[in-house]
Amino acid sequence: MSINHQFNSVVTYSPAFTLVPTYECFNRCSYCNFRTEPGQDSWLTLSEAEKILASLRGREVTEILILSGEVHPQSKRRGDWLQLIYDIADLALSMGFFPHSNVGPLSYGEMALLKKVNVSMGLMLEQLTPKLLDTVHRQAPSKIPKIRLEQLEWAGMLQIPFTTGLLLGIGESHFDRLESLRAIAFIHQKYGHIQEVILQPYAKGSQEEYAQNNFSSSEMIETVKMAREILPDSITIQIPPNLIEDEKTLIKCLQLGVRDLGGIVPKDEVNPDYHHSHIEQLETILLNHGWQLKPRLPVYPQYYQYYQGFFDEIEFHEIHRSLAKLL
Ligand SMILES: O=c1nc2n(C[C@H](O)[C@H](O)[C@H](O)CO)c3cc(O)ccc3cc-2c(=O)[nH]1
Ligand SMILES: C[C@H]1O[C@@H](n2cnc3c(N)ncnc32)[C@H](O)[C@@H]1O
Ligand code: MET
Ligand code: SF4
Repeated sequence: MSINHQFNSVVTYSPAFTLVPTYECFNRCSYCNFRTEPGQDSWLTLSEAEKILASLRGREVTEILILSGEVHPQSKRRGDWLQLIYDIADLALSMGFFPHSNVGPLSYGEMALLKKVNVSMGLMLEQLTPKLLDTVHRQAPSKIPKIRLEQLEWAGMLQIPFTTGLLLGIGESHFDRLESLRAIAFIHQKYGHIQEVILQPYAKGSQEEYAQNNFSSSEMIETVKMAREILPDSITIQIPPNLIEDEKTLIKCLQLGVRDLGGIVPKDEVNPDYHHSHIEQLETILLNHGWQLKPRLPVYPQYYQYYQGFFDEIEFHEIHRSLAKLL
């Protein structure tokens, strides 16, 4: 294979750190390696969060990914849970970080509230087909496709720069993937707020019930191809490099249109059995194939305008310049 040393192809990532308000979750997605039973996990306290955030200063971390297990909407603890997420994001902002929350479905009011302290937010569509409600999502009311589509719709109405995506290899067919991608493209046409779509291959972990084989490389490549055909160019396609089987598949995905590798974090909380390579290692692999790895913020440049006059203390362009200096 000829190696292109022109470095005209750029692939981005977000230097991130994950904070988990709680692992407890009232859903039981059978592929999940993250959740604990409700009531069995102590919640992250603000002072613990502050200590962690302080230790990240001076390291190349810009995004704080707030990833959480979920408290039932009707539970009397729901308010405390939401307040904790709000406070963690607010603290992260005040310490100069950029929060991105992905905490499951929210009411319209909850979403509007969290918008105030997040530069972008996310919720995976997973898959549109309701047949998964009989299998992996049998005990996961948060994964009802209509609810998740409505979340994407509300995020659009609220003009929240949004990350969504598909979870692949959980029992869906090729046609199901096609339908899921079409639904995302359709909502984006209406509101223009979907900044990226994650193609997240199911990866087997040590704590789950599902325990199927990992999503295959050839299906991953097929799915990238299909996503690039269906989604408009303004939506970036992201894949997680730690869940991609080998270097060859990673490069093939880039050739087919993937342009982002997501949050590169010290510990992948969702897939704790799959560590990310060090940035330098990843950089070298990519450079060998003619790809330049560049950091980005958790909000894409085309959405900076959504926040004009919104965050007094944060100057996006200033931070963007300092990111550019890292190169
Ligand atoms: O490190 C991870 N980051 C995950 N992220 C963060 C992502 O990689 C990016 O850092 C953010 O989307 C910012 O662009 C997610 C964000 C979402 O909104 C929805 C799902 C995910 C899933 C993961 C994940 O499994 N691991
Ligand atoms: C935060 C996101 O992580 C994804 N997720 C949950 N469990 C797994 C797994 N075993 N492998 C890959 N992705 C997973 C889901 O898509 C969820 O929405
Ligand atoms: N519980 C949320 C979801 O599934 C986010 C974390 S999943 C490990 O959408
Ligand atoms: S994937 Fe998210 S919603 Fe499902 S059980 Fe795990 S933490 Fe809960």
